[in-house]
Amino acid sequence: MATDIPTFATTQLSLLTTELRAELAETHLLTATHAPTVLQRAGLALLNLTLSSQRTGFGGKTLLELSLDSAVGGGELPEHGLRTGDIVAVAEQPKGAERKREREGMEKRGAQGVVTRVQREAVTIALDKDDAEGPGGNDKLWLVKLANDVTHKRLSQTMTRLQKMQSSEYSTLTLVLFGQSSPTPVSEEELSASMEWNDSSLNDSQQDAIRFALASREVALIWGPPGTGKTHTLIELILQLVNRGQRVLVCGPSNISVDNIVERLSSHKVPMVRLGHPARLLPGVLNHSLDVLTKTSDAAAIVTDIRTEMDAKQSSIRKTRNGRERRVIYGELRDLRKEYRDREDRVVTDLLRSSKVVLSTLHGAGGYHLKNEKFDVVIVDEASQALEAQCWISVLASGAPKLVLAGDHLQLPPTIKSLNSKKTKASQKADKSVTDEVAADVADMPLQQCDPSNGTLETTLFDRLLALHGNSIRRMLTTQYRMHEAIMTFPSQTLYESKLIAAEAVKARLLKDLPYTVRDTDDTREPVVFWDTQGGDFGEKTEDDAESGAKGRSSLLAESKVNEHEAAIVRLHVGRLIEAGVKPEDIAVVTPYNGQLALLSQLLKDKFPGLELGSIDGFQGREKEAVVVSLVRSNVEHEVGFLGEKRRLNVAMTRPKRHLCVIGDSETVGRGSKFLKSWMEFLEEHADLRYPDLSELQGDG
Ligand SMILES: Nc1ncnc2c1ncn2[C@@H]1O[C@H](COP(=O)(O)OP(=O)(O)OP(=O)(O)O)[C@@H](O)[C@H]1O
Repeated sequence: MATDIPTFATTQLSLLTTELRAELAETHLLTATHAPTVLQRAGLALLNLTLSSQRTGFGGKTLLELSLDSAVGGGELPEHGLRTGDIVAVAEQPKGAERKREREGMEKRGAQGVVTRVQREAVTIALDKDDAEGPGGNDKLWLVKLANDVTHKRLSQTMTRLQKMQSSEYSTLTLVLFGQSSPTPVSEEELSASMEWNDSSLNDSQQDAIRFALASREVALIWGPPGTGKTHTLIELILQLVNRGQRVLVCGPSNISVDNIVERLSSHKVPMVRLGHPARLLPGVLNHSLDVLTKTSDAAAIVTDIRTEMDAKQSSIRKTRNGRERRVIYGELRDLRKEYRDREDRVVTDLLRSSKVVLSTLHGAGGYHLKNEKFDVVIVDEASQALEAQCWISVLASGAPKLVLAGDHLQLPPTIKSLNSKKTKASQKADKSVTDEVAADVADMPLQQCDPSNGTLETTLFDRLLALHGNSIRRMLTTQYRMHEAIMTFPSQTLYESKLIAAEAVKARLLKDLPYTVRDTDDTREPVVFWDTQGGDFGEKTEDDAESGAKGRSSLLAESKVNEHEAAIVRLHVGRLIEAGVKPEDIAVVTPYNGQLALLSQLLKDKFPGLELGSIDGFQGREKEAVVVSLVRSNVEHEVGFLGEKRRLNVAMTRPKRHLCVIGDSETVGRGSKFLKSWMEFLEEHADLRYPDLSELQGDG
């Protein structure tokens, strides 16, 4: 059914505003009402930091590297949810009685910046203001994640543009994306045309997807289930497009998703440029960065010449006492600066023009660099992780008549705060106290009742197009190169139409076959193990947040659950794998609950250095030889909370290569949903079943 474009855009605008409010409310509420330690546990803050180095980064920004204070033992940072690109405030850590007052002022007083690098032992922040001083070297510091309204502004500008567009301005692509035109059918002839592949290893489903994307006129979806080589396929598609003389804009929701493509494309000698702040790019990608190229390419020499001249003039001002002479030099400097900017603009434009492939985040595509650029195709990787409005930034900026989306709508969509936050009085209060500028911005926007038929934020463009045009616009990649066949079977049958095939090289790989010595044990020869904790001895607990009490808590903290006995099984199982010779670095433990994650970290981090622990959501896109999943939920009410989301379970169960160990209460979990029921049944029938013995667990120190 066709969608009315202005109505759709209006709905999106109001949903985005609600989302911004929820995000601001949550951050404000949390930072205002919770102790720093609680914020740290929720993954929103890091405490006890010191400044380990300070330097000037690209664009003259001050970079602060923060690591754990040696007074608290230094070493690895605790688990946290900070990611490159997050906006944070850094300030002196509040002490004792000052705490509450200090926290409330954090956003105003602390220096603000962007996280540019996250390492095990340090986080690097680029301060926002060029001349920002930042904290002193001796201070004990903490940092807190802030709401990001910069992102919001660009999203709402894009949707406003779509809302105000005259119908005569709609491109055929836009009409197809809203179901007002049908996609041009692709002929069999085009699909079977002979091709010269750059990559001879492509499997049939990958080749089909590329042929289809090349032949499609307006839109093509490449559906890539876990481990099926989505990015691999996109690289070949990009090369094929460039060979056909087409100009391509390639985007992804995160810097890492884009860098991943730049890295793989760079061995192919395609003229390409990566937009984006160099401080946020992977080091290996920098020599394709527009900012860096502007300073280092041949053309950049003419810019550098002027820079030298300007520097000379500047120092001559300092030497001159004569007012008239000074004025003359100032005048010359002004002209030089203008000339400098003009030349730099030309260098940038030339670099962009000569690039057949331009890569940026979806957000970055909305910057001024692409204002006058035209592309033939826009490709979005990890499209099911992007908000629809984000995709529109790249569609409108590219002016391209054709869109290719790659993704998997059965893994987790982007996180939407406004869906989760039940408004409490406290959060409404926090809502009102948002900074004036943002508040004014929010107040300007229409907020009305949304008709769900006009879309929700959670519905990604990928989802919506599948619903709109069905399978005729998609091709699925079906050979997966990650999981043992037994690990793949359940997700394949229940989510991927039984179409997944395990590649020869991976289908029978077990831990005992790892390329280093691993003993053959009951655990290392099993691809799927299920520790069933049913029986009522493994009850969950709701995380006791003593400091703030239950009332003012945000959904994030309120939902936190722990299951101590399950944690003990995790320790037992991980211990056995390591004892058999599996390296801790090859094992990950994931769980849906932050509370459980904190408990597991306490229990396992020191005991098994190198072991990776994380939330399921944070592990999307990753893989490990062995993955242990602690499901946590175990209660007489059979409540499963957000385990009910099958896309989250899908992510959890499709991370391992050789060994999946699930720990959960089949009685509680099995009643959570149809999907959970069939998963529990599958595990009971096909996994190596274990029933834990409490006394044994308690004995295990
Ligand atoms: N045709 C192929 N032949 C052999 N190996 C392949 C092929 N296609 C992909 N792979 C391998 O499969 C793995 C996953 O590929 P890639 O990273 O491109 O997948 P992806 O779909 O982007 O990842 P994810 O599943 O995390 O989304 C890589 O190790 C890649 O080398």
